[in-house]
Amino acid sequence: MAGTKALLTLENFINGKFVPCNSYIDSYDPSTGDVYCRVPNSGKEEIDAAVEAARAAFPGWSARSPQERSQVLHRLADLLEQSLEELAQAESRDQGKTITLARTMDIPRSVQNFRFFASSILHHTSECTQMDHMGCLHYTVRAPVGIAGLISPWNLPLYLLTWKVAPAIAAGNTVIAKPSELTSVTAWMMCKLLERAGVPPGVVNIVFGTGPRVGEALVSHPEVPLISFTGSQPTAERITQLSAPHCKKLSLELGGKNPAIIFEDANLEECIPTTVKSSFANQGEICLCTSRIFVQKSIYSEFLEKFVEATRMWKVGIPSDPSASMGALISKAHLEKVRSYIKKAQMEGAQILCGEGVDTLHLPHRNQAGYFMLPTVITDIKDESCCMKEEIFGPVTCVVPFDSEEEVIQRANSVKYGLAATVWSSNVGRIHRVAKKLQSGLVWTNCWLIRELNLPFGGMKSSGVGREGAKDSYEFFTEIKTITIKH
Ligand SMILES: NC(=O)C1=CN([C@@H]2O[C@H](COP(=O)(O)OP(=O)(O)OC[C@H]3O[C@@H](n4cnc5c(N)ncnc54)[C@H](O)[C@@H]3O)[C@@H](O)[C@H]2O)C=CC1
Ligand SMILES: N/C(=C\C=C\C(=O)O)C(=O)O
Repeated sequence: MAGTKALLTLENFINGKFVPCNSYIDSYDPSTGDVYCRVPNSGKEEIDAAVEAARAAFPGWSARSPQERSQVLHRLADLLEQSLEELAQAESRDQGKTITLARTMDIPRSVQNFRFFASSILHHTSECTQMDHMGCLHYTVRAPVGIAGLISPWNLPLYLLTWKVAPAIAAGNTVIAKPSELTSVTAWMMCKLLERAGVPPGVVNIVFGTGPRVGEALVSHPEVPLISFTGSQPTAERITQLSAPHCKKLSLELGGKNPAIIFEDANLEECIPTTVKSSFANQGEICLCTSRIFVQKSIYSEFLEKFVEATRMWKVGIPSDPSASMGALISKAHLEKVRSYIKKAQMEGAQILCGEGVDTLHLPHRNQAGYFMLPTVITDIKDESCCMKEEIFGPVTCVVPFDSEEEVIQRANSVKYGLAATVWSSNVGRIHRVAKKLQSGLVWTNCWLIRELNLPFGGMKSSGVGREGAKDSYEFFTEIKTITIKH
């Protein structure tokens, strides 16, 4: 382990200044298992200071025109883009994802989040209705809510943090963000760019630390009327409990147990590589990843053989290897949790076709203690198995056969989650029918993770409450008022 002096030490960012903390948490490099960074272990005191800064900054920031705020967001996007390589290297080291994914997805999308909301904020209109027989005109106005509390997870650190910060400040709120304690580095790097982008002190405050300590202090603060959260369902429950006495506005973007439904008329040449990607991208650590693959019986054997062959080509490597498709999982505890699901499946009599326990993973000597595992395909598994019901959030996917359209819809819907589904078929009528009946906030047909940021993003059932996207985020981050004028 490196000595304390060599460790990267982060600081909170409050009222436009970096502020040290009196206690720190160790943060690990997932590719080696070594501590390489110290993250502030903040609590109520730091939240109180951030609330004071955000409160003081609110009148000035909210009074600016959307055009002025938009320019600031554009400048921040430009600065992030200029630092793309540095941010990608940091994200890959901190999270364990491949440098290629950080370069081509995480950081470009973070830049796009600011550009997108810088533009969309200029195009909202409000409603007006006439009531001539009463001599009245009614119209609506929107205003920013105030101080927004933003809590983000470790899987897509800067990508999901900026997906919340950008719409919140574009709409005129000030924010207090709490990134995951496991992946705080790129948020801290972004703070270094805020002043140059023209973000006034107190508009964006970032307070680091654990969920139970600083996260709960943020959620419980009476002057933070709104919480936007992405993460697990148990944490969402806790946030809901803490928010209830204050009637806070909540946006909860949670997990999934996402089905891929593959009909016999699917184009397997496109379907197989995309389904490998949808199962294992970012080590399977994306809430949208596929983890239940239903394949129509007539093509089941062919699919399985080709899918396992393609999975074996999905190279696990050290995150800095540009040829790697998959890096390390986020933590030792998470790796153990993911492995425990595979063990449970084996005990239930399922077959592991490739990956964990079947194939050998070769790693350089210095990465032997890293949190790596091979992408794993499970079959001969019952729909009732925990591997088919619970979110594993790792590189594990189950493949099972089905007979009919009606049957597969019922089985796909038979879990508590309802976030994202993919449907593969060349029959347009069938695609429409199935997509409509799936209990899922998002349905991708013959593709995966093609995002249109204008349209609603979010899940049904235990996958969340509320939607994010141009109009939805604007509505969430503003309060609406109806005004009646009698003339
Ligand atoms: N987007 C998603 O769907 C995600 C799902 N997960 C799921 O959750 C599982 C556990 O991962 P975790 O990192 O523990 O997720 P988590 O839900 O505990 O963490 C997400 C964020 O919430 C914060 N948090 C935790 N407890 C809190 C509390 N009591 N009050 C306020 N904030 C709190 C964390 O510090 C982090 O910033 C994963 O294995 C995965 O299944 C995890 C991350 C993202
Ligand atoms: N919320 C998550 C992914 C979102 C992706 C997107 O907005 O494109 C997640 O994995 O938690």
